[in-house]
Amino acid sequence: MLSSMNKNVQCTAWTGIVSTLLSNGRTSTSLFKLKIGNDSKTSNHSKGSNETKKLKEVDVIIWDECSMISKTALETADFVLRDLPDSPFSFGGKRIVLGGDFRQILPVIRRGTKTDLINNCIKNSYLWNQFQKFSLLDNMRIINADANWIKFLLDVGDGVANDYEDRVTLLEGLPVLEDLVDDVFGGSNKGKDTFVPRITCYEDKNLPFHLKRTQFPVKLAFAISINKAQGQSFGRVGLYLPEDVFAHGQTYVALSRARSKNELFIKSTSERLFNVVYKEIL
Ligand SMILES: Nc1ncnc2c1ncn2[C@@H]1O[C@H](COP(=O)(O)OP(=O)(O)OP(=O)(O)O)[C@@H](O)[C@H]1O
Repeated sequence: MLSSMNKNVQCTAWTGIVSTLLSNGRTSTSLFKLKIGNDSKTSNHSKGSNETKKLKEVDVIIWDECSMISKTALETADFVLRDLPDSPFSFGGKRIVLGGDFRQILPVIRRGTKTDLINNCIKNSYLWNQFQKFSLLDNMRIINADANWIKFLLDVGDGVANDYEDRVTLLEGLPVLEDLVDDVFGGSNKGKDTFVPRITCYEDKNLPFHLKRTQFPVKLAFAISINKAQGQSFGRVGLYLPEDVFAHGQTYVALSRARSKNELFIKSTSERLFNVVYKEIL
C-alpha cells in the first residue's frame, strides 16, 4: 500500500533470519551500521557513503520484532537518521513503524540481570512515548481457530498461566514425547550404532495391484534455537527441552510457532514447563 503511494519503504529486523522473511529486508545492524559488541551504542555510518544516501531517501522504515531491539540500538538509529539531514526531528522526520510483541524474546545481554534487560527494553527509551500504539487482537497463525489454545498461549505469554513455581501445566491432549528421541538416537543407545527399523507403507489403493513400499521412518528436519524461531511459523514443531528455558518469552515463542496445537510435539523433562515472564515490560 505504501509503495503504491510512492513511498520509499525499507523493512528491517534485528535478526538475520527475520530480515530474510521480510520483503527487501535488511538486518538493523547493517541498515544503521550499528557497531556490535558495545550494546550497539554507536554507528559506523558515514555521511558521504552511497548507503547513507539511499537511507536518506527512505520515507518509512518498518522495524519488525521490536521486542528484540535494545533501547540503545533504537536511540542510535534515531541519532543516525537525525544526522542524515541534520534534522531536529526524531528519526530525521522519517516514519518508523515498529511491529512486535513484548511477550516475546528481549534483546540478548550477556550475563544481563533482569534489571539490565528491563532497563534496556525500548519501552524505557525517551523515544517510546512518541510512538502511537495499535493492538492486533486476532491470532491469524492458528489455522483451526482453537479458542482454548489461543487463550492458553496468551496466558503463557502474559504469565498468568504460571503456578507458584513459575511453571505452566500443558493443556490436556498435547502430545508429550516420552521416549522417542531417546529410544532412537539417545538414551540406552547413546554412543552405540543404532538400527532404525524399516516400516512398510501401503499406498495407491486404486491401482490394480497391491503396492507395498518399505521405508525408513526418517525425514529431514532442522533444529534451531527458540530465539532463532522467533518470527517464523512452522507446519510441524518438535520442542526439545532437556533443560528449562532461561529467558523472558522463550516458552511463549516456542509454543506459539506451530499453526495448530496438533502439530506441536514436546519432549521435556516435565509436563510443567518453566516460563519466564517479566510482567514489568508487558
Ligand atoms: N491476514 C491474514 N490472513 C490469513 N492468515 C494470516 C494473516 N496474517 C497472518 N496470517 C498467518 O499467520 C502467520 C503468522 O503471521 P505473522 O508472521 O505476520 O505474525 P507475527 O505477528 O509476525 O507473528 P510472530 O511475531 O509471533 O512471529 C502467517 O504465516 C500466516 O500464515
